[in-house]
Amino acid sequence: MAAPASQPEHIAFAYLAVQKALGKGEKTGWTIKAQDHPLSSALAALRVDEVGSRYDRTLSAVKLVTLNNGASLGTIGSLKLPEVQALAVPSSFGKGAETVYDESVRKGTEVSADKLGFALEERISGSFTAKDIFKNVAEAVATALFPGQPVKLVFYKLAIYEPGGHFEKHRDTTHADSHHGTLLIGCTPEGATTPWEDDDNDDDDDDADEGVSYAYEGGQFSIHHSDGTSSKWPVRPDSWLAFYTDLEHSVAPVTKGVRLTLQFDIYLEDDTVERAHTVASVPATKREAEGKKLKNAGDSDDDEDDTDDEDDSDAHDESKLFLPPNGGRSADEPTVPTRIVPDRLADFVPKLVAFVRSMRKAGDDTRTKSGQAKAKRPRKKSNEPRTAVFLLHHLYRQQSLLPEYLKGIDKALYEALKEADPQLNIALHPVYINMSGDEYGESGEPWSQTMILARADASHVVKTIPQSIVFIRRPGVEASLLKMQEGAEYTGNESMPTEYSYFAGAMFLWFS
Ligand SMILES: O=C(O)CCC(=O)C(=O)O
Ligand SMILES: [Fe+2]
Repeated sequence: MAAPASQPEHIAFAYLAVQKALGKGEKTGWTIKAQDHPLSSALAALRVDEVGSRYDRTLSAVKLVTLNNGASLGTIGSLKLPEVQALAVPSSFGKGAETVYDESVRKGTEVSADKLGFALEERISGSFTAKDIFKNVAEAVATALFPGQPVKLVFYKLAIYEPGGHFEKHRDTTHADSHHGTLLIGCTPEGATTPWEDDDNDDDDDDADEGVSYAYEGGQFSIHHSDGTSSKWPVRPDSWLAFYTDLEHSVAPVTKGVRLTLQFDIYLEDDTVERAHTVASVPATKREAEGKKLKNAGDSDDDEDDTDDEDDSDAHDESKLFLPPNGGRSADEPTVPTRIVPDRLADFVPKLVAFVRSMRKAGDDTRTKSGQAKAKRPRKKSNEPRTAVFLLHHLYRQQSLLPEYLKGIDKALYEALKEADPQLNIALHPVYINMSGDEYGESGEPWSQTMILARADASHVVKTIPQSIVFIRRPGVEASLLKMQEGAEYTGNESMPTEYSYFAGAMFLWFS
């Protein structure tokens, strides 16, 4: 199916057009009932961390070089600014189906990965090379955000923000179906002082005081969570910061100096797929520790730390320290959700499975009755719901909506459901939530909605799902989704054509 070529509107409209074209007789969606399902609030309460960050002082020493002649550009902790600036071009971004340049949304320049790279094989300390350091980062990224999944770090660009430079709230453009995260490492220009070098108890605040000349001021990096909260994170040369690509984030205007950031794409794939500019690749690991964690529900929060310790190299002791959310800033800043809530998950999953099973029973009973009555009157199709559905927490490309690419709480939930009952059917499909009738109820909350399969083969797929459905609402996710569907959204460097756009995903559950 072709995207409406020059239309900046959300591509969901393309699907709505297709739905119409398919004819009114074809059912490709479901009405969502206004009232909350009893399991809704427990579902909404399930959260895991969406951002990972860790100190790794060895990063500062990694050397950068130009790719055309291997000339030195200094290190992450001491970058040759004029040489780097000479390679930079203005940064574009995506607006719906278009790639645009607009300084009101994004003002900055960048050096792409085909001009600049790392001296990966060069020794940094002892026998350690940059390659080893990036490998440690990849392992730690897997532990923090993609447990059990293979992780590949691919250098994408170096971004430069000078005074006035900024990037409004956006999600990152994905570059492949397997691309699910972004990793950032800040750079310091040669000779510059950074706020965190100045004070061990630094608060990542950019206020210049005591006459210190910092590399830059302003430029605060924020993550905007789907529940409306946001968290502030330091981007610096002695730590890395990673997050899921569909998480909205922004860079506040730089007020002074130059802010430099290395950006890497995180792919969930191993060495069998080759990619230019790969700096590290680690294979999938067993998820035993994670499984244990779910079973020991509610035991203690220490489980998580144990897992981290196992995964860390002894040579990088300081990398065991997680940066506190908000860079240790004031208590009134909202904090990001903590890693996993195994007790909540372990409590929720059996309830959900029991609910889906109870629907099957009810459906069976009705069918038996109508079967017995068959001789007397025409067989009535059961209207009893058989399938439970809920929206995934994260957004996915249509082709990415596969078990191996699920992220965060979506992945944890999927695996816990699989484990809870192997007989349970689980289907994942991209969907579009369509407002129908009055868009907003009295409370201002959208309530009159239809969920439509956002697939070219929707009318075929819908037949594979037992009718009818019970929609378990996730109000926060729905609200942020509807907001996103209202108009063109901004994405990283490029536009995302129809087939690569972010879509809501829904998980359908039923027993055969
Ligand atoms: O420079 C940063 O800290 C992040 C910039 C960003 O979000 C992007 O370029 O997509
Ligand atoms: Fe970004």
